[in-house]
Amino acid sequence: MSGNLASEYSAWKDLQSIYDADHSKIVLKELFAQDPQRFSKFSREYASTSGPDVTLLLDFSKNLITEPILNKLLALVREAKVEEYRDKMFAGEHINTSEDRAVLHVALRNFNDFNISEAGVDEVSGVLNHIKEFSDAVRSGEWKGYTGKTINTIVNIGIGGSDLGPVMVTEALRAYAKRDLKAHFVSNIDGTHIAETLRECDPERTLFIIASKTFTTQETITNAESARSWFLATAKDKSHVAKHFVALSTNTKAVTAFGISESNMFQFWDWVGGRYSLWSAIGLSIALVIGYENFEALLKGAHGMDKHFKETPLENNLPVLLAAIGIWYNDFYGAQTLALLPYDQYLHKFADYFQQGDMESNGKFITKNGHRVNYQTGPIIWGASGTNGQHSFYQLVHQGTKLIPADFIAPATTHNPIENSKHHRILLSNFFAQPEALAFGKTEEEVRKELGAGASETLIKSKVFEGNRPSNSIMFPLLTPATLGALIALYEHKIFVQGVVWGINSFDQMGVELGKVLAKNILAQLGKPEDVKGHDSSTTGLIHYYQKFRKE
Ligand SMILES: O=P(O)(O)OC[C@H]1O[C@@H](O)[C@@H](O)[C@@H](O)[C@@H]1O
Repeated sequence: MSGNLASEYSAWKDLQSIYDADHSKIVLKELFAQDPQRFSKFSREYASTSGPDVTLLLDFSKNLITEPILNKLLALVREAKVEEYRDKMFAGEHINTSEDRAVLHVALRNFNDFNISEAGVDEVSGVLNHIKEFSDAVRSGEWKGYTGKTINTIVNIGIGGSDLGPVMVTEALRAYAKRDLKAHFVSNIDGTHIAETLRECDPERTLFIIASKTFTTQETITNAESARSWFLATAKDKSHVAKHFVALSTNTKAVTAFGISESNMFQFWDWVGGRYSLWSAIGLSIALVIGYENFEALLKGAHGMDKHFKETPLENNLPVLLAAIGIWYNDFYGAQTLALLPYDQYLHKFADYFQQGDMESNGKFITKNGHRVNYQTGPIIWGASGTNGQHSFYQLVHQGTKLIPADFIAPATTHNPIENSKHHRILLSNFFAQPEALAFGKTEEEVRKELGAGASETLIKSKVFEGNRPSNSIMFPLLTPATLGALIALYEHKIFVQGVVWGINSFDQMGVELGKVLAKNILAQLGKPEDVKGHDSSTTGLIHYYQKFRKE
């Protein structure tokens, strides 16, 4: 069962032997030269079989793999019983064992296709209707503020999973946005975040969306209370809160205690993990910005990928392939990170989003059975949109001493074909060129030839690109809501597959708790130097330094 140490699987041991014996012989330049069919063998096209049309191309040919290696990686996936665990997830079994919960973000975008029985699943369509009615009313101007004016600004107050998804998606689908409805996202407890945001808001025309699964998160509740005070400073009467504050939560009691009525609450369930919640009521701000129909298309696009993940044999299963290749680098090559590099300005928050998605899911050293792993688990996720990254950190990716696997992502066409798509052609030429340069580099002979006789040896050496640096390339026709849904679900399921292979619980987040508890304790000691107790000298020294400047 999952929870076993991955290193005990026979496929893992075989992969280690293959790596030890062969990895220095795996040279992309040679692999491509030997096999003209390499691209067709190591790429797959996904086409949705339900919902809106979505197609995606995954080219994984520029990876340090051969057919026997890929087969062995897939054997590992099989040996770890990923298919069994996938089916358990879709069936609503409580695979989040530490919290005894089902993991059913797939139920949020199911539209009665798969049969899933778990308390709350039959309420999903009701909440979607609520989102539809409410977002339609706000967008059409039917919903009025307390002075009878329409809403022109929304402020989503949430953090982590209650922020990053809506931020990323509303940015990604800005081409579909209602331009006269401004959207702000406040997450940080730093008062600067809410203060700067409120400066741009009119209390008569602003709707606050308090997004918190637990409705106990310190940052969110503090920001929400400050927003309410700011609002009441103008509106005066508490009954006006109902027109300007709604809540997205699983915690009805805390929501009503805050002063938001149940009718202004959008419900979700404990089987929706925070970092998998943009498909739930947490997506209300998305529906408000791009309209309910587009939000539904996002969900349906994700459902298409769910179906693909559930029904496609491993060798053609995109999330499985991405996961398997990631394991090869993470666990055998010792790569520490994965760069997500979308060549699409709209996707500029994509890496930020999957920083939580991947690192909070798979940043664990204890297996589900309580063993400490003796191998690497989740990679560090980072990245930026192309071509900006090229002018900052790509130097290290090309010529640094680290192996940095990267996923390049790009749409074939743009929503902004200005100058006859000249910009887009230049963007894509970079998207094609970078993986090529990483894979094939430039040899000393090539540099020598290029520089001509008399060039200094040092200059020649500095211009050599070793190449053999791996990447995946993902392309799709256009970044539509449905395509984005499929793309996000692709990565979600990739994370799932890796978590099962590593034997960890991808769906709890115990590691974020300690800091929260310590901060609460310290908050109570900030008043006077003599109250600062029980810390190491560094922490005590830092707090004492702060207390010298404390004004209030
Ligand atoms: O949505 P709430 O409950 O406010 O949580 C917000 C975030 O809190 C963090 O500490 C983590 O637990 C995240 O997974 C979560 O997304």
